[in-house]
Amino acid sequence: MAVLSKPVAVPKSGFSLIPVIDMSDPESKHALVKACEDFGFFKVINHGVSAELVSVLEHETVDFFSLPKSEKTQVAGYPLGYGNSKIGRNGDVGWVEYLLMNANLDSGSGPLFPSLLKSPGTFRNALEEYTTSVRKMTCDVLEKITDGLGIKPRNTLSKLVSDQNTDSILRLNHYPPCPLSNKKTNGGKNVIGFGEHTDPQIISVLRSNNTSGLQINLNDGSWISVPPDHTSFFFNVGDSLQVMTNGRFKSVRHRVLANCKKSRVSMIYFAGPSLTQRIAPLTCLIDNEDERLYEEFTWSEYKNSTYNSRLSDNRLQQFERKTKKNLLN
Ligand SMILES: C=C1C[C@]23C[C@@]1(O)CC[C@H]2[C@@]12CC[C@H](O)[C@@](C)(C(=O)O1)[C@H]2[C@@H]3C(=O)O
Ligand SMILES: O=C(O)CCC(=O)C(=O)O
Ligand SMILES: [Fe+2]
Repeated sequence: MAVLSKPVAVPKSGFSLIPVIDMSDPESKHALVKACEDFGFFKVINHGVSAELVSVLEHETVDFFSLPKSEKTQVAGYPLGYGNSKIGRNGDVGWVEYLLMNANLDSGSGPLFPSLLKSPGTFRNALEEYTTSVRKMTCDVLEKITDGLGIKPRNTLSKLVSDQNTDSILRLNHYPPCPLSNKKTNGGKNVIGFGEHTDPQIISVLRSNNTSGLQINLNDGSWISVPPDHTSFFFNVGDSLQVMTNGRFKSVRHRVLANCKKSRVSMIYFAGPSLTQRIAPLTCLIDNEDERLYEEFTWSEYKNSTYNSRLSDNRLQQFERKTKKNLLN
């Protein structure tokens, strides 16, 4: 791995701050809405995704990243496929290698892998079963959020990510140990694994092994470390959901720091809508037109502009309306 990005200081721990949502609690819809408003980030427990399924996919993922580089680069590609150090095509770099795949209902996740793996069938099955189960949990979460917001019908948000034509992605990330990170030789500074950004989709669902590294940005601009928990899922609000809730929910800025001793493996499901889906503040959440903070766009328009931007860019800015509230911020 050839790249070191700019060093960053070690922040305070976010142990007690991160909201925990118990999916078995019928009242959790209120806590969910509050978490989306206050942080745009929360941890989900009692989620119903089988630990066995997650463990199989983690093993398959570790096996994939353990392959010789020459084999992994056979499935290199953009925007989907294997990548190493370079993130996107606009100059971002990180201490990470990854595999990006289509996670749509009818995609089958298949074409990238077959010849590469000792047991390609096992990897593909694990990907398909994992995606199906995580999509179901995502819909449950989105339906609780819709209930908590008092929106009807309950599937107003969940249908956006469960239609046949949705544009969802599954990302497997591997952050190898980075000997320089947090070392005296590096001034005690950490090395960036994945630079700060917001996710453009509706909602993202992250599961990692027990290696730390993920941080979220608070409203006051400080960074807090998210204690890893391999038994839970972490959700973050994406830009599209921020727009649909007219800025009530925050699309959280986050990043990953490399660990000096342990490797981190994460799998993230980015729940996106169909390319033609119009993204605009939901009319039931605004009282009059003047309150509308964003211009309408389609997911396809937003996706194109995202892929032409740098990781840390504020991609929503160009769609902000010139309202009093926006001009004051
Ligand atoms: C630098 C980039 C990588 C990214 C596309 C972009 O041009 C800006 C957004 C990035 C991001 C962040 C969230 C997801 O990891 C991702 C797949 C996405 O949809 O937007 C990545 C893109 C990527 O890695 O290709
Ligand atoms: O790998 C992680 O833990 C988070 C990565 C991330 O934020 C992303 O891939 O968008
Ligand atoms: Fe992200």
